[in-house]
Amino acid sequence: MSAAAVLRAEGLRFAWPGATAPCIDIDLLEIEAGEAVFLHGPSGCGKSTLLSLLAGVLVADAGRVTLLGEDWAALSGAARDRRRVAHVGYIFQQFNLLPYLSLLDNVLLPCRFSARRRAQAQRDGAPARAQAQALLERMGLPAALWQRQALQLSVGQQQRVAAARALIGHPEVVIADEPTSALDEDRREAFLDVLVEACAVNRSTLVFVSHDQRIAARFGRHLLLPEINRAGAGEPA
Ligand SMILES: Nc1ncnc2c1ncn2[C@@H]1O[C@H](COP(=O)(O)OP(=O)(O)OP(=O)(O)O)[C@@H](O)[C@H]1O
Repeated sequence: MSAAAVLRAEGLRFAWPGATAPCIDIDLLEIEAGEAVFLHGPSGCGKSTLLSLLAGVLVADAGRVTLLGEDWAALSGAARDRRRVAHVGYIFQQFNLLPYLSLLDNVLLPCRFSARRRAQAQRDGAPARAQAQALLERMGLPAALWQRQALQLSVGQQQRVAAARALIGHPEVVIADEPTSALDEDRREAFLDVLVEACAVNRSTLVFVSHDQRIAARFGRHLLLPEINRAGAGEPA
């Protein structure tokens, strides 16, 4: 076992309720501190499901999934939620912004729910709000937008708010589920510059799902899910 594994799945099996076959069946997957992982594979092969298992949103039917050495299955649902917000920034496929909160307050949510994220967002002496503003600016979202409700944003703007929220307070793990799907080429490159660089500077582990092979070269490690997933191997693309 790797001492440095931040995320580790061993003997992991998961089937969706009612499914006749498992969706995920992985012998061993270890992801280490600071790795930037590009997770890809055909639509429906289980990429989002695997992300949810790594982040403790879903719990394995069999096997162990650990974050920083702790098994998600040992925790209650509420304890998993607390641990996730403390250690994981998650950019969901549907963003999961709170629609009536402002952009700024959406970005600050992890700091509201986690003292650890709040302390890390304040670590340079400035209030967490200053880090939220800096992240929004780096994501190309100017101050004129910060007090707008999230529901008033375009899809591409929402993606960038979700990324700023994932990065605030330097979590050990950043998980991104197709975060560039609504961005044009310039925005996509700028978005990736910020996300990949912020993770490298903070030594955050980045697990990034995308179909877009044009961006694969930015990531140090490529994982083709059907190759490691016995459940998905051989399925049609
Ligand atoms: N909530 C759910 N309930 C039941 N089955 C689900 C659920 N979510 C996903 N599945 C099934 O699990 C399989 C894997 O889905 P998943 O979303 O993980 O794939 P994916 O590789 O992320 O796909 P895509 O690239 O299209 O986003 C699919 O067959 C899907 O129908």
